[in-house]
Order: sequence, then structure tokens, then C-alpha cells
Amino acid sequence: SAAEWGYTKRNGPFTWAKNYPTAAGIRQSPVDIDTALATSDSSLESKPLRWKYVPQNTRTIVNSGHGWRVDVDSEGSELVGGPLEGTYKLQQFHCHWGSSSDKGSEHTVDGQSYAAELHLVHWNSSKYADCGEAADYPDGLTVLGVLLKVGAKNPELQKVIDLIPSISHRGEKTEVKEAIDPAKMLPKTLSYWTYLGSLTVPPCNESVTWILFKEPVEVSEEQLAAFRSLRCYKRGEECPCDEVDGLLISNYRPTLPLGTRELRECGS
Ligand SMILES: Cc1cc(=S)c(O)co1
Ligand SMILES: [Zn+2]
Repeated sequence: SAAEWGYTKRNGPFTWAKNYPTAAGIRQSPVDIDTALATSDSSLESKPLRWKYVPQNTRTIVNSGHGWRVDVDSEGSELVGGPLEGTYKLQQFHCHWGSSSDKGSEHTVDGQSYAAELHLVHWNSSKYADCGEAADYPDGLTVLGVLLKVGAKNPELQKVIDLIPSISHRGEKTEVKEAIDPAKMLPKTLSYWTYLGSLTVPPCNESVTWILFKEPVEVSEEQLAAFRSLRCYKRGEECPCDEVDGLLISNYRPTLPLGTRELRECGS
């Protein structure tokens, strides 16, 4: 089969369009947030973004081979308001990071990278039956993006990090026993930028309304190091990628042009 996509020279972001043509589209993510281009929009201010999560519904954490991912039972969750029409439900959350903390976020702000970026993936439950179906429609998904910068240890993310040793290799998964509250991983101030974009991994579906919070949240260097200890290959198999020891030291996609898309902001 075609070499699985990844983040190395051989199978990285600049090769994805070969097997996933949408990756070469004009509504791709991430993008650089040129703050001077952002337009504030009274309709966003008038409909505050609101979310409700059920910490007990965080089910499993898996090593996808491209990072860690916490899968959630969508029932009981909801995200409404801001740029969104209808109700979106939480499906999963995951992170992107770099080989050192001077890079690793997917979105950049006025050209500045952060150390990592947390993505909370939601699907439009007002119009579609599940996340898989929603991913095929332009209004199907919403991802809340949180920029992560080096600082204090993040207690909520520590619950994820404590599970990483049990999912060290690709395909390994484990139950999340201690409830993780996604709401506790969001910044205090809720100002955000929003624009229409895509998944940042193949097949790069152009079905995401991006909502990127302006205020970064802190994680510690040790926590970032734990992310980089994940391996991209299955236990007992050869390491297919040419990363050092098959360690997932970097899993962020470089930015794509915003093009003629509108970039709106809410809050200072
Ligand atoms: C559905 C999905 C969305 C993003 S942003 C990602 O990295 C993986 O999967
Ligand atoms: Zn992502």
C-alpha cells in the first residue's frame, strides 16, 4: 500500500497531496493568523461561544501513529454560538507539537509559532448523524484550537501524560479511568479568531470551522518531552519512518495560504 502519510521528509506534509488531493485545496489549515487582517464582527460578539462537556465521557486514549488522541462519547456535550449555526458535539481531542519548543503549533500568530497546539474536534449534530458523515460537509466540523506555550505544568493535561507510557507504540490504546475535563484545558479569556479551513491531517477535508483562542495556555517542558516519547510504529515491527528511533518528535503541519478567506475575531 502507499507509504502511510506522516511527518518525515519521505511522507510528510509536502507529499500529502499525492495521495490526498484535497491537501492542495484553497481552504486548507493551518494558516498564519495575520492579526492586522482580522475583522471584528458584532454578530460574533452578540452570540457568545458556549460549551458543555461531560468529563466522565472521556473514554479511551490511543496512539494513532501520528500522536495521542482521546476519544470521547459525544452524548451530553455541546458547543454553540460564535460563528456556529446549530449544535456541535465533542468527538475527540489531541495535540500537535514540535521537536523543540520553539515550534510545534500548527497555527502561527503574526509568524510566531508556539510550542504545541491542542485541538478539540466537534461535529455538527444538528445536521449530520455522526462525525464521519459530518467530515464530508463544509459545515460539518468545528475545531477549538488552543495554543500551548512553555510554562507551568498543566494539571489537566497531566492526566493524559500519565497514560502515555501505556500507549507508547502505534495502535495501542487504554481506558481513561480518571475523568479528563476538556473545559479545564481552555484559556481563561475566550477571545478567538475564526475562519473556514480544514483538517490538518490527511485527508485534509475542507469541512472545519476553526475557532482559535487568542490566549495561550501553559504546559511544561517535561510534558512536551512526554509527547515526543510516543513511537510512530507498532510494537515488534520495524520502524518505517526515518525519525530517530521512530519517535514522534514532531507532528505539526506547516501553514498554508489564507488566500481570499475572511479572518474574523471576537474579543480583544
Ligand atoms: C479529525 C481530525 C482533526 C484534526 S485537526 C487532526 O489533527 C486529526 O483528526
Ligand atoms: Zn489536529
